[in-house]
Amino acid sequence: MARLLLGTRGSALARTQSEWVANALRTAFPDLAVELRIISTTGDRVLDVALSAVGDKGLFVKELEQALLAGEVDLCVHSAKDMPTETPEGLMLAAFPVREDPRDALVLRHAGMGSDLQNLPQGARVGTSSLRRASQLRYHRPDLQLADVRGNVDTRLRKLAEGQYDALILAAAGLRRLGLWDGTPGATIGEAVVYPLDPLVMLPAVSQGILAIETRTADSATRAFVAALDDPAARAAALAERALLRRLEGGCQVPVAAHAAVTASGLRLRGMIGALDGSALVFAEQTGAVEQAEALGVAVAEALLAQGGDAILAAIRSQLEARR
Ligand SMILES: NCc1[nH]cc(CCC(=O)O)c1CC(=O)O
Repeated sequence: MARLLLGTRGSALARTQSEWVANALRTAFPDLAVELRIISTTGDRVLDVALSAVGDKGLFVKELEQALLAGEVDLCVHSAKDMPTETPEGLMLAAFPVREDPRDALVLRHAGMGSDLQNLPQGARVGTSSLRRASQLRYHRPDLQLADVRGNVDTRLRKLAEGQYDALILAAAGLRRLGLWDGTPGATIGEAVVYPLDPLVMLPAVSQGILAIETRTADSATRAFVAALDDPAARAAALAERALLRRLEGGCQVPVAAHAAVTASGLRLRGMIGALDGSALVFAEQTGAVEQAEALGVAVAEALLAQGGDAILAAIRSQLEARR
């Protein structure tokens, strides 16, 4: 009987996502044994430092990839949004299962504080450490006070309940996978109240809500198992959004957002580049063939650069350079 070792981070969300993949594999292949191996990552050990200060998206990923390359595990399950746009030699993102809710959610400390970005109380204190969320928040609501928040979803919700913030922006996917939210606008988590944000107002992170299953490129046996979980729409979205980010990034963390979806006319990709202070925001949208997802990502990235995104990114890079 074949047995697969699945490497995962130890957070509740990572374990929930990995259990979901393990169970989907067991259902597809009743004779297959799948065991989880918890691997602690640098990202988990430096939870007190703002991620934008640490500056490396690969923090949650590197140790998992080392275990995979060393043959200690056969596959790793990641939030695709945490994955760098380049995959190390010898490894591949072999499957993208069906996407969970891609939106961001506004989580209010208690009821009676509005239901959207537009009607939040003046000057409300909003917790987020994401440059992408901060840029769009400042663009739409320059009066809000933004504050860093780190830690796992449970830690963030505890800090909200303690009154350290009036509101948080969290990925709907994390809340839903953890069973904390069923997608209903205005549903509660303890005293807190959850409202989904319109993706045209708060464009999601590249690959938000998508899982990436990583394997060794040469391991055709494991690749064949995980291929059963691959979803063509999730794959096309991940490829388009990641190609957009790859064309834009050049090494440093940037306020970039993207969301692709399969529609009746093909793959529709929306992208955004925002200034850190919310003073400028460029947006582009194109529809292309599902089979040409990466070309679409590059095309939307180039449209963003041509519309002023290049100047926004140049300003951000010189600001970050000056801080070093
Ligand atoms: N930034 C960390 C992270 N990575 C993936 C998710 C949620 C799950 C997902 O987006 O797939 C989160 C939490 C959040 O942003 O609220």
